[in-house]
Amino acid sequence: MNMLDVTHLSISFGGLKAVDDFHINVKKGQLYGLIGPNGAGKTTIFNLLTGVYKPNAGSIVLNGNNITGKRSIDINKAGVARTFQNIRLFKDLSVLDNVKVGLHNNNPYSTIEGILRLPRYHKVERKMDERAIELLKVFDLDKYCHYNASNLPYGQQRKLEIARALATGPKLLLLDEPAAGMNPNETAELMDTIRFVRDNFDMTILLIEHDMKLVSGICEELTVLNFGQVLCQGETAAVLNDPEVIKAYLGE
Ligand SMILES: Nc1ncnc2c1ncn2[C@@H]1O[C@H](COP(=O)(O)OP(=O)(O)OP(=O)(O)O)[C@@H](O)[C@H]1O
Repeated sequence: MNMLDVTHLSISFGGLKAVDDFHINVKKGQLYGLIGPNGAGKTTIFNLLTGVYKPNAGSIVLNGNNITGKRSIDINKAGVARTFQNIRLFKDLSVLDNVKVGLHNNNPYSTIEGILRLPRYHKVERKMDERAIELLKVFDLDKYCHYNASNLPYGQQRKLEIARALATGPKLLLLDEPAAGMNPNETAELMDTIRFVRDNFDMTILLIEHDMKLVSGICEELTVLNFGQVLCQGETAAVLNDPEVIKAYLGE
């Protein structure tokens, strides 16, 4: 079974068909890239997959469950987590608490238990601290756990966003331009981290990226989007050598 099956997905804003009859099949455990020129509709597809927008047409099936048109919170509970092109951390919270916000998505204790600080609250909070530190270690961020998130360098904020997304326990992780603003060393490190997450968290990853080194280095399959439509789909090397893709995107 595939982790993600999307068919005939469309949305218009006024007269603009931002996404037009989009389709994709992402296998379980795959590292899949969504690429294309600026304004092609890539982030809009992430917004459709995560319930930020409701499609005008089409269906989105996650691991066999139809999640089309559901609310973001329910889609997250069904197993989809994402990061954003413009980092969206809780900047005034600590690095540790940013990850714990993700862990809280699983309703670890009732509101009453939280307000009254009942014994279960303390036990669960301790367990969440341990889990959050474990996740931060994956990204080499545990040593900064008490820093304010806004005080981390840009590249580390991006990693923290991935850690927070993982904390919600997803099956499918959507990364929107994870290497944006990173230098070549940080990007190379990020590639290793993304592979590590896929291999060790049993994760399926769909990512949007303009950095072709990252795309060709870690993505097994690609979909190229142009003016909201699928221009080309298939194995990475074949797609990157496709004359239409070179003309519409890579030759820019
Ligand atoms: N809420 C909205 N209202 C109106 N137009 C929108 C909205 N969201 C996106 N669009 C338009 O849809 C088109 C696709 O935008 P989108 O951000 O998905 O492109 P993109 O491929 O992610 O681009 P980039 O690589 O620059 O991030 C653009 O023309 C954009 O202006």
